[in-house]
Amino acid sequence: MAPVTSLTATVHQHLAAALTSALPEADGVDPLLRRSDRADFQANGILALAKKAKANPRELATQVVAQVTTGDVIKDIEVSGPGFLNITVTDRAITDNLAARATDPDARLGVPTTAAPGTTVIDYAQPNVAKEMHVGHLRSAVIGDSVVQLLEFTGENVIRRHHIGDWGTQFGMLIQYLDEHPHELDHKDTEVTGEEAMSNLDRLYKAARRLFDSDDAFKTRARRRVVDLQAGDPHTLATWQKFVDESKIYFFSVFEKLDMEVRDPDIVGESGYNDMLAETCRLLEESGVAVRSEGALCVFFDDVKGPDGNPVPLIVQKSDGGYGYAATDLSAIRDRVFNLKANTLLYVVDARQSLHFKMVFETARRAGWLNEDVKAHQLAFGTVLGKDGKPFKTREGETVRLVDLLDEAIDRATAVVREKDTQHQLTDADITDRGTQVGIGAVKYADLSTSANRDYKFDLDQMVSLNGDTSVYLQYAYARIQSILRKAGEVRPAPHPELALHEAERALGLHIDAFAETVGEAAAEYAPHKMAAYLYQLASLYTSFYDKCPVLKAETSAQVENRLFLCDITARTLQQGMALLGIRTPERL
Ligand SMILES: NC(=[NH2+])NCCC[C@H](N)C(=O)O
Repeated sequence: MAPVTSLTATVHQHLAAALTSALPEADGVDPLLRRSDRADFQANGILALAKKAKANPRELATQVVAQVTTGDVIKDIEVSGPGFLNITVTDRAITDNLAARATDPDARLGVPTTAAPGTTVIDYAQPNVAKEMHVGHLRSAVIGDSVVQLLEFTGENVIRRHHIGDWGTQFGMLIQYLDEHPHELDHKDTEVTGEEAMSNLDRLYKAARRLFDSDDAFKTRARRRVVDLQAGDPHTLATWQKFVDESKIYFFSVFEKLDMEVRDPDIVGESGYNDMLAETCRLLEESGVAVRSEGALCVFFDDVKGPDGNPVPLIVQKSDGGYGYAATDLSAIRDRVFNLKANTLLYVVDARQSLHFKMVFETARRAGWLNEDVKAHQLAFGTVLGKDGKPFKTREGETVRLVDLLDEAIDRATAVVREKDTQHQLTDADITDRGTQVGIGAVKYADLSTSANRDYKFDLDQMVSLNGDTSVYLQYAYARIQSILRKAGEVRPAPHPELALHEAERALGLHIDAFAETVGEAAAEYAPHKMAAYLYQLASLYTSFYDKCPVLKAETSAQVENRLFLCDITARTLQQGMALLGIRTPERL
């Protein structure tokens, strides 16, 4: 089906045409149409245009108004102030527009897909092997997952890459230890849970570290193991693989708890680029992008200097021949650009790595791997803070384990659901189920509703609050609508474009009309918080509609059907919007 033309777009077209008739040289000029409190829309573009054409703005505005035909869509247009236009659309146009969205056979609510989709490789949810996941990993996963949903919904071809930390010197120690204690990761017949997997890894890591620090002979053997690993010795690789597999059990359990799809083939860790590292270095050195400096292969930047004023290079290869994080990322760029044919490389990574990415991207541009047609962008996110506004730590000063946090969120949310169930209609299983959806939703929403680059406070009390800008509030709005629709029984929602609308119905309808544009904006700007803000407003407008307009007790049966229809399309828009944030909307709460 053709996408539904939004009312904003229709009014925009009318105005642009009127502008061109009134002032032919204005062809293609933006009338700057905005939603407005005074009327449905306001156009602010006449002022600047009049100034340019040396015309009187009010006169020009009056001429434009004369060119607009009112009727089916535009009910009223008038000049206000020095030359603004206030535009009101007809009630019929609002209902017709919603009806078209509701009947979209692709169930996309009339949201268009891009005509010329590109390929975006998105690098997100990238924890490290044999290490605990922390809140920083949560942000990358949650923001990344929402951006994936948003981009895919607009029709972009999205390739996911989980660039896990599975390579590097510490693995020498781990592998050597496991090799000398071969049964420490053996599993009996039972399936291993994520928690067991993590505690196995943790125990092993600590034991290996103890031996490494106390036994020089072990230290030497461990160091040799790194070389074997990077050289691809099969036996070493096999032991290493055990660590990766054990870690994946743990990662998958966390992602599952987060209600997030992560597929095994999309996990391409640092090790996945090992075969490319030497070639990457050769290309950079031969093209002169990188130079040898004290044995290391380095890239220099005019604007990157240390506190002493000396340049700080990006080190692609260390003087001992080892490759680090930068060489891997540069190789990954080559893979994503030349093999995966990406047009956009997106990295959802902590802002503390911004300098790294700045240098890596600039190096890739100098090498010609990135250019006007292939762009890279770091979607940098801020730090998660505790209630006290300081970086989130346990009372003992340790980084907080992600799993503990999620469990606590689920516990609190479950308590809220239980408390709300005053009539005791829910079984214990129901309560746990919903508590989980509410708790995980709360954590995701708190993260997504602030713009990614800002730090945010992890405040569980606020997150599961029923009032205010929280996912629970949105989930309740959705569940309440479902309960009304159930109560309506045989009476089905149906649009009645002939009906006059209440002010609150119009406001709600016009906001639903803006859904498609919000999706487009949030996707183009990688800004899930814009979707969150939209949904919060949607729920608020719904609440005021519901307060002012009786639904099941409306005066006529046509009005009952039309209001049920408004309820239904609101619910579907909420549900779709929440899905784009990766958050569930239970049918009952
Ligand atoms: N391509 C990348 N460097 N992605 C980010 C990886 C994040 C890294 N594993 C960390 O935990 O900090």
